Amino acid sequence: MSTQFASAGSSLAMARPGEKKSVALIGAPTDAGAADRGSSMGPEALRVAGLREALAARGLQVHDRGNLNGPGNPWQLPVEGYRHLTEVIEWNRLVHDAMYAALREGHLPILLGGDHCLAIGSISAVARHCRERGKKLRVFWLDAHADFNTRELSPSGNIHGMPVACLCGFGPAQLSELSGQKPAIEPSVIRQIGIRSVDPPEKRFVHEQGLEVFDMRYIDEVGMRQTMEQALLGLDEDTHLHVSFDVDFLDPEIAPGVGTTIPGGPSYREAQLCMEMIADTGRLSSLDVMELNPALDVRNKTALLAVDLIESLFGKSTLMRRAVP
Ligand SMILES: NC(=[NH2+])NCCC[C@H](N)C(=O)O
Ligand SMILES: [Mn+2]
Ligand SMILES: [Mn+2]
Repeated sequence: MSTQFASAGSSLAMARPGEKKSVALIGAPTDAGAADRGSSMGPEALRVAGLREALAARGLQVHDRGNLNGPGNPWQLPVEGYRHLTEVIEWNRLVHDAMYAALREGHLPILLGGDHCLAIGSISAVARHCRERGKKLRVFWLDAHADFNTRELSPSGNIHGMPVACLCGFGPAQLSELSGQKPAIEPSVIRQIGIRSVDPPEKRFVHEQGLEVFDMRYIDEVGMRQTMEQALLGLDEDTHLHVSFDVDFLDPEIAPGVGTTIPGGPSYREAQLCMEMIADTGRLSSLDVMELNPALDVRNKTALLAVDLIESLFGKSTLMRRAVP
């Protein structure tokens, strides 16, 4: 694949020449879908780590929309296989509406989670937007987990382990039909990267549905560069690229501030390359930053790292780049 490098910050999707690309920050402070409390503090930790300033320094116009206001976490045990289903539905409705509105207004929306169950609302909104605009969609799911459980398969009942399945039409109607179309997306639009923890029944379902998964074994064998080249294959000017970044994608040695840490994740350099290669496509059009849990972090270092990686995702590079053959 011929790799084209963008000069810093010039080629974000939808930016017209001479126009500042605008980004909308949408905070969704809930941990209702998670196993641990605390990711509800994620949006503020990202702000404290300087997300707005970092994006502004990339030449973007930043609109911080503040936080959505949804129900509290009742902290109850699963009922009929789902934990906090009512709250998760309500939060996802709010997220869907906010993401959809931001896209319609021409912003590149960044969802600040919150736990990963919220990707249901976010990605259904993105999918709806793409359908209406006749755009192709590609979803990059950067995560230690496949998040492809259903009520029947889940070991926990936690809905943050189920968003990909819900989006593909396997889940309660109020979640899987959020944007009026079931399924919201086909498995073929998804590329999962960094995966290293999949529950045994979930594993069978991943294979059955034909998800394209670049697990850690694959990254170990071919390296991050070839992995990303594979995952980016087929992207063109008509593609809306959505990145769903679960911070537990990163190795817990560098990113301890998440609830479900799994050792053996991408290193700092590998994660940087992953983000840089996405930036180089110029197709990034929406983003989720999920599962950051300040209650488990050390001096906000995971939030600072996330901001650093987001800068790379938006085109920050050490030098002006020329293509490497
Ligand atoms: N977004 C996440 N952190 N997901 C973790 C899921 C863990 C486990 N597979 C479960 O279903 O409970
Ligand atoms: Mn995860
Ligand atoms: Mn996840």
